[in-house]
Amino acid sequence: QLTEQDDQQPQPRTIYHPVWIDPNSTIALLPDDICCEHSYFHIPEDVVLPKRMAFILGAQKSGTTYLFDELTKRHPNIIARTAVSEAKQYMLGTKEAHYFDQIPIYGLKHFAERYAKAGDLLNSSLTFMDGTPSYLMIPSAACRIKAVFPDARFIVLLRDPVSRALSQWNMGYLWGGKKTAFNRLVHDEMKELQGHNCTFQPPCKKDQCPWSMDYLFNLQPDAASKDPFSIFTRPLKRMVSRFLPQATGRNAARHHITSQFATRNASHPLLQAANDKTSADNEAVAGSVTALADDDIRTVSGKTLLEEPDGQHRPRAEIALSWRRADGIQSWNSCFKCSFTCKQGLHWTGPGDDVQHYCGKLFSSQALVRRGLYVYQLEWWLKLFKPEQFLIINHEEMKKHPEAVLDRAISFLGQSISLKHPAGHVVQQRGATKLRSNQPGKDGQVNKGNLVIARSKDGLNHAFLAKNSSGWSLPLKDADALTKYAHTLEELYKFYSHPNKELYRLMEALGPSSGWTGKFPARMAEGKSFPTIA
Ligand SMILES: Nc1ncnc2c1ncn2[C@@H]1O[C@H](COP(=O)(O)OS(=O)(=O)O)[C@@H](OP(=O)(O)O)[C@H]1O
Repeated sequence: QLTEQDDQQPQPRTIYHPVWIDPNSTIALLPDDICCEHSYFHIPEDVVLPKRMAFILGAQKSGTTYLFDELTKRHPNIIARTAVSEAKQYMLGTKEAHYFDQIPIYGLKHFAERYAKAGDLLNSSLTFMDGTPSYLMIPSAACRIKAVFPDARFIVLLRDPVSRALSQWNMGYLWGGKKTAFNRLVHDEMKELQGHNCTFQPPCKKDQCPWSMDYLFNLQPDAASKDPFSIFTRPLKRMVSRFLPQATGRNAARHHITSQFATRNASHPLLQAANDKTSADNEAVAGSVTALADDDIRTVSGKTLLEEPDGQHRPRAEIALSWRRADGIQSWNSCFKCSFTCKQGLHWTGPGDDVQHYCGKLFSSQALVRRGLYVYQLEWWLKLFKPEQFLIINHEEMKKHPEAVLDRAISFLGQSISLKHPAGHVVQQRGATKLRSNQPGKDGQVNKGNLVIARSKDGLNHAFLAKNSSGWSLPLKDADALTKYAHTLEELYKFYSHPNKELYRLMEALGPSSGWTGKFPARMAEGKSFPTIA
Protein backbone atom coordinates (compact mmCIF):
# COMPACT_ATOMS: atom_id res chain seq x y z
CA GLN A 1 0.00 0.00 0.00
CA LEU A 2 1.31 3.41 -0.99
CA THR A 3 1.92 5.87 1.77
CA GLU A 4 1.99 9.60 1.34
CA GLN A 5 5.75 9.52 1.47
CA ASP A 6 6.02 6.97 -1.35
CA ASP A 7 4.05 9.36 -3.50
CA GLN A 8 6.67 12.02 -3.22
CA GLN A 9 9.54 12.37 -5.64
CA PRO A 10 12.15 9.71 -5.02
CA GLN A 11 14.87 11.11 -2.82
CA PRO A 12 18.46 10.73 -4.00
CA ARG A 13 19.96 7.76 -2.23
CA THR A 14 22.20 8.87 0.56
CA ILE A 15 25.13 6.67 1.24
CA TYR A 16 27.13 7.48 4.28
CA HIS A 17 30.50 5.86 4.22
CA PRO A 18 31.72 5.07 7.63
CA VAL A 19 35.43 4.85 7.53
CA TRP A 20 36.73 1.49 6.70
CA ILE A 21 39.02 -0.07 9.22
CA ASP A 22 40.59 -3.37 8.33
CA PRO A 23 38.78 -5.91 10.50
CA ASN A 24 41.95 -7.99 10.62
CA SER A 25 44.09 -5.08 11.68
CA THR A 26 46.08 -5.67 14.80
CA ILE A 27 45.64 -2.02 15.64
CA ALA A 28 42.54 -1.44 17.70
CA LEU A 29 40.60 1.76 17.72
CA LEU A 30 39.96 3.32 21.08
CA PRO A 31 36.70 4.90 22.08
CA ASP A 32 38.47 8.20 21.54
CA ASP A 33 39.07 7.25 17.97
CA ILE A 34 35.40 7.58 17.27
CA CYS A 35 35.96 10.57 15.12
CA CYS A 36 36.20 8.26 12.17
CA GLU A 37 32.61 7.36 12.81
CA HIS A 38 31.80 11.03 12.79
CA SER A 39 33.61 11.60 9.55
CA TYR A 40 31.13 9.96 7.29
CA PHE A 41 29.74 11.94 4.49
CA HIS A 42 27.70 11.58 1.42
CA ILE A 43 29.36 10.19 -1.69
CA PRO A 44 26.93 10.77 -4.54
CA GLU A 45 26.74 7.83 -6.90
CA ASP A 46 27.27 9.98 -9.97
CA VAL A 47 30.33 11.86 -8.77
CA VAL A 48 33.44 11.40 -10.90
CA LEU A 49 36.57 11.36 -8.81
CA PRO A 50 40.21 11.49 -9.89
CA LYS A 51 41.49 8.00 -10.57
CA ARG A 52 44.86 8.91 -9.07
CA MET A 53 44.84 11.27 -6.17
CA ALA A 54 47.83 12.45 -4.16
CA PHE A 55 48.15 14.72 -1.15
CA ILE A 56 50.86 16.80 0.42
CA LEU A 57 49.60 16.42 3.96
CA GLY A 58 51.92 18.83 5.72
CA ALA A 59 53.47 19.76 7.90
CA GLN A 60 52.47 23.38 7.71
CA LYS A 61 55.49 25.68 7.17
CA SER A 62 57.70 22.83 5.98
CA GLY A 63 58.09 23.92 2.39
CA THR A 64 54.82 22.43 1.16
CA THR A 65 54.22 25.36 -1.20
CA TYR A 66 57.58 24.96 -2.85
CA LEU A 67 57.07 21.25 -3.37
CA PHE A 68 53.51 21.59 -4.58
CA ASP A 69 54.36 24.35 -7.03
CA GLU A 70 57.43 22.66 -8.43
CA LEU A 71 55.61 19.39 -8.96
CA THR A 72 52.57 20.89 -10.59
CA LYS A 73 54.41 23.56 -12.58
CA ARG A 74 57.20 21.41 -13.89
CA HIS A 75 55.55 18.07 -14.48
CA PRO A 76 52.89 17.77 -17.15
CA ASN A 77 51.17 14.82 -15.49
CA ILE A 78 50.96 16.20 -11.98
CA ILE A 79 47.89 18.35 -11.87
CA ALA A 80 46.71 21.04 -9.49
CA ARG A 81 43.08 22.02 -9.37
CA THR A 82 42.18 25.20 -11.19
CA ALA A 83 42.22 28.53 -9.43
CA VAL A 84 39.00 30.43 -9.00
CA SER A 85 40.81 33.58 -10.01
CA GLU A 86 44.37 34.70 -10.30
CA ALA A 87 44.06 36.78 -7.14
CA LYS A 88 43.36 33.64 -5.17
CA GLN A 89 45.97 31.60 -6.94
CA TYR A 90 48.33 31.15 -4.05
CA MET A 91 46.32 31.00 -0.91
CA LEU A 92 43.28 28.82 -1.21
CA GLY A 93 43.59 28.65 -4.95
CA THR A 94 45.28 25.78 -6.57
CA LYS A 95 47.23 24.32 -3.70
CA GLU A 96 45.05 23.96 -0.64
CA ALA A 97 41.63 22.46 -1.16
CA HIS A 98 40.90 22.36 2.58
CA TYR A 99 38.17 19.94 1.79
CA PHE A 100 38.73 17.04 4.15
CA ASP A 101 39.46 19.14 7.23
CA GLN A 102 36.30 21.18 7.45
CA ILE A 103 32.78 20.84 8.66
CA PRO A 104 30.30 21.09 7.26
CA ILE A 105 31.76 19.45 4.21
CA TYR A 106 30.73 20.52 0.73
CA GLY A 107 29.52 17.95 -1.71
CA LEU A 108 32.27 15.87 -3.25
CA LYS A 109 31.24 17.22 -6.62
CA HIS A 110 32.38 20.61 -5.44
CA PHE A 111 35.80 19.14 -4.64
CA ALA A 112 36.05 17.23 -7.90
CA GLU A 113 34.89 19.88 -10.29
CA ARG A 114 37.95 22.09 -10.05
CA TYR A 115 40.16 19.11 -10.71
CA ALA A 116 37.93 18.13 -13.61
CA LYS A 117 38.58 21.55 -15.17
CA ALA A 118 42.31 20.92 -14.95
CA GLY A 119 42.48 17.45 -16.48
CA ASP A 120 40.68 14.24 -17.34
CA LEU A 121 39.91 12.72 -13.97
CA LEU A 122 39.67 9.23 -15.41
CA ASN A 123 43.01 9.40 -17.16
CA SER A 124 45.09 7.14 -15.00
CA SER A 125 48.35 8.59 -16.28
CA LEU A 126 47.55 11.85 -14.48
CA THR A 127 48.12 12.45 -10.77
CA PHE A 128 45.89 15.07 -9.17
CA MET A 129 47.22 16.90 -6.13
CA ASP A 130 45.79 18.53 -3.06
CA GLY A 131 48.43 20.29 -0.93
CA THR A 132 46.55 21.16 2.26
CA PRO A 133 49.14 21.22 5.05
CA SER A 134 46.71 20.95 7.96
CA TYR A 135 45.47 17.47 7.01
CA LEU A 136 48.41 15.84 8.74
CA MET A 137 47.36 16.95 12.19
CA ILE A 138 43.62 16.39 11.80
CA PRO A 139 42.72 12.75 12.40
CA SER A 140 39.27 13.20 10.94
CA ALA A 141 40.82 14.28 7.66
CA ALA A 142 42.58 10.92 7.46
CA CYS A 143 39.27 9.15 8.04
CA ARG A 144 37.56 11.06 5.28
CA ILE A 145 40.35 10.61 2.81
CA LYS A 146 40.33 6.91 3.61
CA ALA A 147 36.64 6.75 2.74
CA VAL A 148 37.08 8.50 -0.60
CA PHE A 149 40.64 7.78 -1.74
CA PRO A 150 41.80 4.62 0.03
CA ASP A 151 44.66 4.19 -2.45
CA ALA A 152 45.87 7.78 -2.46
CA ARG A 153 49.54 8.63 -2.18
CA PHE A 154 50.79 10.94 0.52
CA ILE A 155 53.82 13.16 0.69
CA VAL A 156 54.75 14.42 4.12
CA LEU A 157 57.38 17.11 4.62
CA LEU A 158 58.69 17.48 8.13
CA ARG A 159 60.65 20.44 9.43
CA ASP A 160 62.41 20.92 12.73
CA PRO A 161 59.32 21.50 14.88
CA VAL A 162 60.82 24.50 16.68
CA SER A 163 61.63 26.60 13.63
CA ARG A 164 58.34 25.37 12.18
CA ALA A 165 56.48 26.77 15.18
CA LEU A 166 58.27 30.09 14.96
CA SER A 167 57.57 30.31 11.26
CA GLN A 168 53.88 29.63 11.89
CA TRP A 169 53.73 32.23 14.64
CA ASN A 170 55.46 34.72 12.39
CA MET A 171 52.95 34.09 9.63
CA GLY A 172 50.10 34.72 12.05
CA TYR A 173 51.81 37.84 13.29
CA LEU A 174 52.21 39.19 9.83
CA TRP A 175 48.77 38.09 8.86
CA GLY A 176 47.35 40.51 11.37
CA GLY A 177 44.82 39.82 14.03
CA LYS A 178 45.84 39.39 17.64
CA LYS A 179 49.54 39.80 18.15
CA THR A 180 50.23 37.39 20.94
CA ALA A 181 53.81 36.82 22.00
CA PHE A 182 55.34 33.54 20.88
CA ASN A 183 56.18 32.42 24.41
CA ARG A 184 52.66 33.20 25.60
CA LEU A 185 51.16 30.99 22.92
CA VAL A 186 53.58 28.19 23.64
CA HIS A 187 52.89 28.39 27.32
CA ASP A 188 49.11 28.37 26.88
CA GLU A 189 49.28 25.40 24.62
CA MET A 190 51.51 23.45 26.95
CA LYS A 191 49.02 24.01 29.72
CA GLU A 192 46.23 22.92 27.44
CA LEU A 193 48.08 19.75 26.51
CA GLN A 194 48.80 18.89 30.10
CA GLY A 195 45.16 19.55 30.93
CA HIS A 196 44.13 16.85 28.51
CA ASN A 197 46.81 14.39 29.54
CA CYS A 198 48.16 14.87 26.08
CA THR A 199 51.77 15.06 26.78
CA PHE A 200 54.41 12.49 27.26
CA GLN A 201 56.37 15.23 28.81
CA PRO A 202 57.33 14.83 32.43
CA PRO A 203 55.80 17.61 34.49
CA CYS A 204 58.18 20.55 34.50
CA LYS A 205 60.77 20.78 37.18
CA LYS A 206 59.49 23.97 38.60
CA ASP A 207 62.05 26.44 37.32
CA GLN A 208 63.18 24.66 34.21
CA CYS A 209 60.35 24.92 31.75
CA PRO A 210 59.07 28.02 30.10
CA TRP A 211 55.58 27.07 31.22
CA SER A 212 56.66 26.57 34.82
CA MET A 213 55.48 28.56 37.78
CA ASP A 214 58.60 30.72 37.79
CA TYR A 215 58.12 31.50 34.19
CA LEU A 216 54.53 32.41 34.81
CA PHE A 217 55.46 34.68 37.65
CA ASN A 218 57.63 36.59 35.26
CA LEU A 219 55.07 36.57 32.55
CA GLN A 220 52.00 37.46 34.54
CA PRO A 221 53.14 38.43 38.04
CA ASP A 222 49.74 39.71 39.08
CA ALA A 223 47.70 36.65 38.25
CA ALA A 224 50.28 34.27 39.59
CA SER A 225 50.80 36.04 42.88
CA LYS A 226 47.08 36.31 43.52
CA ASP A 227 46.40 32.64 43.04
CA PRO A 228 49.48 30.65 42.18
CA PHE A 229 47.71 27.33 42.07
CA SER A 230 45.06 28.51 39.67
CA ILE A 231 47.63 28.00 36.99
CA PHE A 232 47.70 24.27 37.52
CA THR A 233 44.17 23.62 38.57
CA ARG A 234 42.80 22.36 35.32
CA PRO A 235 45.56 19.96 34.32
CA LEU A 236 45.69 18.51 37.76
CA LYS A 237 41.97 18.14 37.98
CA ARG A 238 42.24 15.99 34.93
CA MET A 239 44.96 13.90 36.43
CA VAL A 240 43.03 13.54 39.63
CA SER A 241 39.89 12.45 37.86
CA ARG A 242 41.92 9.94 35.97
CA PHE A 243 43.47 8.33 39.00
CA LEU A 244 40.91 8.83 41.67
CA PRO A 245 39.66 5.54 43.07
CA GLN A 246 36.08 6.47 42.44
CA ALA A 247 36.74 6.36 38.74
CA THR A 248 33.63 6.49 36.69
CA GLY A 249 32.50 3.52 34.68
CA ARG A 250 33.72 5.27 31.59
CA ASN A 251 37.17 5.69 33.02
CA ALA A 252 37.31 2.09 34.08
CA ALA A 253 36.21 0.92 30.66
CA ARG A 254 38.67 3.22 29.08
CA HIS A 255 41.47 1.90 31.19
CA HIS A 256 40.59 -1.65 30.17
CA ILE A 257 40.58 -0.77 26.51
CA THR A 258 43.77 1.19 26.90
CA SER A 259 45.62 -1.84 28.18
CA GLN A 260 44.24 -3.89 25.33
CA PHE A 261 45.33 -1.23 22.94
CA ALA A 262 48.82 -1.20 24.34
CA THR A 263 49.09 -4.95 23.80
CA ARG A 264 47.62 -4.94 20.35
CA ASN A 265 49.60 -1.93 19.34
CA ALA A 266 52.79 -3.59 20.46
CA SER A 267 52.01 -6.60 18.32
CA HIS A 268 51.58 -4.60 15.14
CA PRO A 269 54.40 -5.70 12.89
CA LEU A 270 55.17 -2.22 11.67
CA LEU A 271 55.32 -0.53 15.02
CA GLN A 272 56.75 -3.41 16.94
CA ALA A 273 60.34 -2.52 16.26
CA ALA A 274 59.72 1.09 17.14
CA ASN A 275 57.89 0.18 20.34
CA ASP A 276 60.54 -2.26 21.45
CA LYS A 277 63.18 0.38 21.26
CA THR A 278 61.02 3.00 22.89
CA SER A 279 60.13 0.95 25.92
CA ALA A 280 63.66 1.07 27.33
CA ASP A 281 63.56 4.84 27.18
CA ASN A 282 60.16 4.92 28.77
CA GLU A 283 61.33 2.78 31.65
CA ALA A 284 64.23 5.15 32.18
CA VAL A 285 62.08 8.21 32.58
CA ALA A 286 59.33 6.50 34.55
CA GLY A 287 60.96 6.80 37.96
CA SER A 288 61.65 10.49 37.99
CA VAL A 289 58.36 11.22 36.37
CA THR A 290 56.47 9.28 39.00
CA ALA A 291 57.86 11.39 41.79
CA LEU A 292 56.90 14.58 40.06
CA ALA A 293 53.44 13.39 39.19
CA ASP A 294 52.90 12.29 42.79
CA ASP A 295 54.03 15.65 44.08
CA ASP A 296 51.66 17.52 41.92
CA ILE A 297 48.68 15.42 42.84
CA ARG A 298 49.36 15.83 46.52
CA THR A 299 49.87 19.55 46.20
CA VAL A 300 46.48 20.06 44.79
CA SER A 301 44.44 17.86 47.03
CA GLY A 302 46.28 18.20 50.29
CA LYS A 303 45.93 14.46 50.77
CA THR A 304 47.04 11.32 49.09
CA LEU A 305 44.85 10.68 46.17
CA LEU A 306 46.38 7.47 45.10
CA GLU A 307 44.42 5.19 47.35
CA GLU A 308 42.25 2.51 45.92
CA PRO A 309 38.81 2.07 47.50
CA ASP A 310 40.18 -0.70 49.66
CA GLY A 311 42.89 1.62 50.97
CA GLN A 312 45.61 0.14 48.79
CA HIS A 313 47.93 2.50 47.02
CA ARG A 314 48.10 2.27 43.32
CA PRO A 315 51.49 1.26 42.12
CA ARG A 316 53.57 4.27 41.31
CA ALA A 317 54.51 2.82 37.98
CA GLU A 318 50.91 3.02 36.94
CA ILE A 319 50.86 6.72 37.61
CA ALA A 320 54.05 7.12 35.68
CA LEU A 321 52.38 5.41 32.78
CA SER A 322 50.15 8.38 32.28
CA TRP A 323 53.13 10.42 31.27
CA ARG A 324 54.54 7.81 29.03
CA ARG A 325 53.85 7.94 25.40
CA ALA A 326 52.37 4.49 25.04
CA ASP A 327 49.73 5.24 27.61
CA GLY A 328 49.97 8.97 28.17
CA ILE A 329 49.19 9.69 24.58
CA GLN A 330 47.26 6.50 24.32
CA SER A 331 45.64 7.61 21.17
CA TRP A 332 46.81 10.48 19.06
CA ASN A 333 43.23 10.93 18.24
CA SER A 334 42.19 11.51 21.78
CA CYS A 335 44.57 14.42 21.93
CA PHE A 336 43.23 15.98 18.80
CA LYS A 337 39.72 14.65 19.08
CA CYS A 338 37.89 14.93 15.84
CA SER A 339 39.07 18.42 15.22
CA PHE A 340 37.95 20.21 12.12
CA THR A 341 38.05 23.73 10.90
CA CYS A 342 34.54 25.03 11.14
CA LYS A 343 33.19 27.04 8.32
CA GLN A 344 31.76 30.18 9.75
CA GLY A 345 28.05 30.47 10.18
CA LEU A 346 27.24 26.93 9.17
CA HIS A 347 26.17 24.37 11.66
CA TRP A 348 25.71 20.99 10.20
CA THR A 349 27.84 17.92 10.43
CA GLY A 350 25.65 14.90 10.25
CA PRO A 351 23.03 13.07 12.20
CA GLY A 352 23.49 13.53 15.90
CA ASP A 353 26.82 15.27 15.76
CA ASP A 354 27.61 18.15 17.98
CA VAL A 355 29.39 20.55 15.66
CA GLN A 356 30.92 22.63 18.39
CA HIS A 357 32.57 19.61 19.86
CA TYR A 358 34.70 19.18 16.79
CA CYS A 359 35.47 22.77 16.01
CA GLY A 360 38.60 23.48 17.89
CA LYS A 361 36.74 23.94 21.16
CA LEU A 362 38.73 21.29 22.94
CA PHE A 363 42.09 22.35 21.64
CA SER A 364 43.29 25.62 20.26
CA SER A 365 43.31 25.53 16.52
CA GLN A 366 46.66 27.28 16.18
CA ALA A 367 48.48 24.28 17.58
CA LEU A 368 51.96 25.77 17.41
CA VAL A 369 53.26 22.95 19.57
CA ARG A 370 50.97 20.06 18.64
CA ARG A 371 51.65 20.44 14.96
CA GLY A 372 55.25 19.50 15.65
CA LEU A 373 54.42 16.16 17.28
CA TYR A 374 54.82 14.42 13.98
CA VAL A 375 55.34 10.88 15.14
CA TYR A 376 51.92 10.63 16.73
CA GLN A 377 50.27 12.13 13.71
CA LEU A 378 52.00 9.67 11.42
CA GLU A 379 51.08 6.75 13.64
CA TRP A 380 47.47 7.70 13.22
CA TRP A 381 47.72 7.91 9.44
CA LEU A 382 49.55 4.61 9.46
CA LYS A 383 46.61 3.07 11.23
CA LEU A 384 44.50 3.83 8.22
CA PHE A 385 46.86 3.51 5.27
CA LYS A 386 49.68 1.27 4.23
CA PRO A 387 53.26 2.45 4.77
CA GLU A 388 54.00 2.27 1.06
CA GLN A 389 51.44 4.99 0.45
CA PHE A 390 53.70 7.53 2.17
CA LEU A 391 56.79 9.44 1.17
CA ILE A 392 58.24 11.27 4.14
CA ILE A 393 60.77 13.99 3.45
CA ASN A 394 63.09 15.85 5.76
CA HIS A 395 62.72 19.56 5.01
CA GLU A 396 66.47 19.96 5.57
CA GLU A 397 67.12 17.61 2.72
CA MET A 398 64.78 19.47 0.42
CA LYS A 399 66.60 22.71 1.23
CA LYS A 400 69.93 21.16 0.32
CA HIS A 401 68.93 18.93 -2.58
CA PRO A 402 65.68 20.25 -4.02
CA GLU A 403 66.05 18.59 -7.43
CA ALA A 404 66.81 15.18 -5.95
CA VAL A 405 63.80 15.47 -3.66
CA LEU A 406 61.61 16.49 -6.57
CA ASP A 407 62.76 13.47 -8.54
CA ARG A 408 61.98 11.21 -5.63
CA ALA A 409 58.53 12.73 -5.24
CA ILE A 410 57.80 12.41 -8.95
CA SER A 411 58.81 8.73 -8.99
CA PHE A 412 56.82 8.08 -5.84
CA LEU A 413 53.76 9.51 -7.58
CA GLY A 414 54.31 6.99 -10.34
CA GLN A 415 55.38 9.57 -12.85
CA SER A 416 58.46 9.71 -15.02
CA ILE A 417 61.22 12.10 -14.04
CA SER A 418 62.22 12.31 -17.69
CA LEU A 419 59.17 14.55 -18.21
CA LYS A 420 60.27 17.03 -15.54
CA HIS A 421 61.00 20.49 -16.90
CA PRO A 422 63.91 22.63 -15.70
CA ALA A 423 63.44 25.03 -12.78
CA GLY A 424 61.46 28.13 -13.70
CA HIS A 425 59.46 26.35 -16.38
CA VAL A 426 55.69 26.49 -16.15
CA VAL A 427 53.64 23.72 -17.66
CA GLN A 428 50.44 25.22 -18.93
CA GLN A 429 47.66 23.05 -17.64
CA ARG A 430 44.23 22.84 -19.11
CA GLY A 431 41.93 25.38 -17.52
CA ALA A 432 44.59 26.59 -15.14
CA THR A 433 45.20 30.28 -14.70
CA LYS A 434 48.53 31.23 -16.17
CA LEU A 435 51.14 31.32 -13.48
CA ARG A 436 53.42 34.29 -13.26
CA SER A 437 56.97 33.88 -14.35
CA ASN A 438 60.02 33.74 -12.19
CA GLN A 439 60.86 37.42 -12.46
CA PRO A 440 61.78 39.68 -9.55
CA GLY A 441 58.70 41.52 -8.34
CA LYS A 442 57.95 45.16 -7.73
CA ASP A 443 58.74 47.12 -4.58
CA GLY A 444 62.19 45.75 -4.06
CA GLN A 445 61.03 42.17 -3.65
CA VAL A 446 63.77 39.82 -4.64
CA ASN A 447 64.16 36.18 -5.39
CA LYS A 448 66.79 34.39 -3.39
CA GLY A 449 67.15 31.06 -4.99
CA ASN A 450 63.67 29.78 -4.88
CA LEU A 451 62.63 31.81 -1.87
CA VAL A 452 60.86 35.07 -2.25
CA ILE A 453 61.64 37.60 0.39
CA ALA A 454 59.49 40.67 0.64
CA ARG A 455 61.37 43.71 1.79
CA SER A 456 58.34 45.89 2.26
CA LYS A 457 56.99 46.95 5.65
CA ASP A 458 53.70 45.11 5.44
CA GLY A 459 55.53 41.94 4.72
CA LEU A 460 52.82 39.35 4.39
CA ASN A 461 50.68 40.85 1.68
CA HIS A 462 53.74 41.74 -0.27
CA ALA A 463 55.21 38.34 0.24
CA PHE A 464 52.08 36.79 -1.19
CA LEU A 465 51.93 39.20 -4.07
CA ALA A 466 55.61 38.75 -4.69
CA LYS A 467 55.24 35.03 -4.78
CA ASN A 468 56.46 34.80 -8.29
CA SER A 469 58.54 31.72 -7.78
CA SER A 470 57.94 28.54 -5.91
CA GLY A 471 58.06 28.55 -2.16
CA TRP A 472 57.90 31.61 -0.06
CA SER A 473 59.58 32.94 2.97
CA LEU A 474 58.15 35.57 5.23
CA PRO A 475 60.25 38.23 6.84
CA LEU A 476 60.44 37.99 10.59
CA LYS A 477 57.98 40.58 11.79
CA ASP A 478 59.62 40.98 15.16
CA ALA A 479 63.29 41.34 14.35
CA ASP A 480 64.25 40.57 17.96
CA ALA A 481 62.15 37.42 18.19
CA LEU A 482 65.08 35.02 18.17
CA THR A 483 66.71 36.80 21.09
CA LYS A 484 63.50 37.60 22.90
CA TYR A 485 62.25 34.04 22.80
CA ALA A 486 65.61 32.33 23.05
CA HIS A 487 64.65 30.64 26.32
CA THR A 488 61.33 29.33 25.02
CA LEU A 489 62.99 28.12 21.83
CA GLU A 490 65.61 26.36 23.89
CA GLU A 491 62.94 24.69 26.02
CA LEU A 492 61.02 23.66 22.95
CA TYR A 493 64.10 21.93 21.60
CA LYS A 494 64.21 19.96 24.84
CA PHE A 495 60.50 19.25 24.67
CA TYR A 496 60.70 17.88 21.16
CA SER A 497 63.77 15.80 21.73
CA HIS A 498 61.68 12.81 22.87
CA PRO A 499 59.03 12.85 20.12
CA ASN A 500 61.76 13.51 17.57
CA LYS A 501 63.59 10.43 18.76
CA GLU A 502 60.39 8.48 18.41
CA LEU A 503 59.96 9.85 14.94
CA TYR A 504 63.41 8.64 13.95
CA ARG A 505 62.57 5.22 15.35
CA LEU A 506 59.37 5.05 13.40
CA MET A 507 61.29 6.06 10.28
CA GLU A 508 63.77 3.31 10.98
CA ALA A 509 60.95 0.83 11.38
CA LEU A 510 59.48 1.95 8.07
CA GLY A 511 62.82 1.49 6.37
CA PRO A 512 64.53 3.46 3.62
CA SER A 513 61.51 3.27 1.33
CA SER A 514 59.79 5.82 3.57
CA GLY A 515 62.03 8.42 1.93
CA TRP A 516 63.22 9.81 5.23
CA THR A 517 66.87 10.70 5.69
CA GLY A 518 68.88 12.31 8.47
CA LYS A 519 67.58 14.22 11.44
CA PHE A 520 66.43 17.70 12.24
CA PRO A 521 69.10 20.26 13.07
CA ALA A 522 69.71 20.42 16.81
CA ARG A 523 69.48 24.21 16.79
CA MET A 524 68.11 26.89 14.57
CA ALA A 525 70.69 28.36 12.26
CA GLU A 526 71.00 31.87 13.55
CA GLY A 527 69.71 34.57 11.29
CA LYS A 528 69.58 32.15 8.38
CA SER A 529 66.08 30.82 8.46
CA PHE A 530 64.39 34.08 9.15
CA PRO A 531 65.07 37.12 7.04
CA THR A 532 64.01 40.33 8.76
CA ILE A 533 62.30 43.31 7.23
CA ALA A 534 64.90 45.77 6.05
N1 LIG B 1 62.90 24.80 -1.44
C1 LIG B 1 62.65 24.93 -0.15
N2 LIG B 1 63.23 24.08 0.72
C2 LIG B 1 63.00 24.21 2.04
N3 LIG B 1 62.19 25.15 2.58
C3 LIG B 1 61.59 26.01 1.77
C4 LIG B 1 61.78 25.95 0.37
N4 LIG B 1 61.03 26.92 -0.17
C5 LIG B 1 60.42 27.56 0.84
N5 LIG B 1 60.76 27.02 2.01
C6 LIG B 1 60.35 27.42 3.36
O1 LIG B 1 59.09 26.85 3.63
C7 LIG B 1 58.39 27.68 4.56
C8 LIG B 1 56.98 27.80 4.06
O2 LIG B 1 56.41 26.53 4.15
P1 LIG B 1 55.03 26.18 3.50
O3 LIG B 1 55.04 26.55 2.09
O4 LIG B 1 54.76 24.76 3.83
O5 LIG B 1 54.05 27.14 4.29
S1 LIG B 1 52.49 26.99 4.37
O6 LIG B 1 52.19 25.90 5.29
O7 LIG B 1 51.97 26.75 3.05
O8 LIG B 1 52.04 28.28 4.93
C9 LIG B 1 59.13 28.99 4.64
O9 LIG B 1 59.77 29.04 5.90
P2 LIG B 1 60.09 30.41 6.68
O10 LIG B 1 60.89 31.25 5.76
O11 LIG B 1 60.88 29.96 7.86
O12 LIG B 1 58.78 31.02 7.07
C10 LIG B 1 60.13 28.91 3.49
O13 LIG B 1 61.35 29.54 3.77
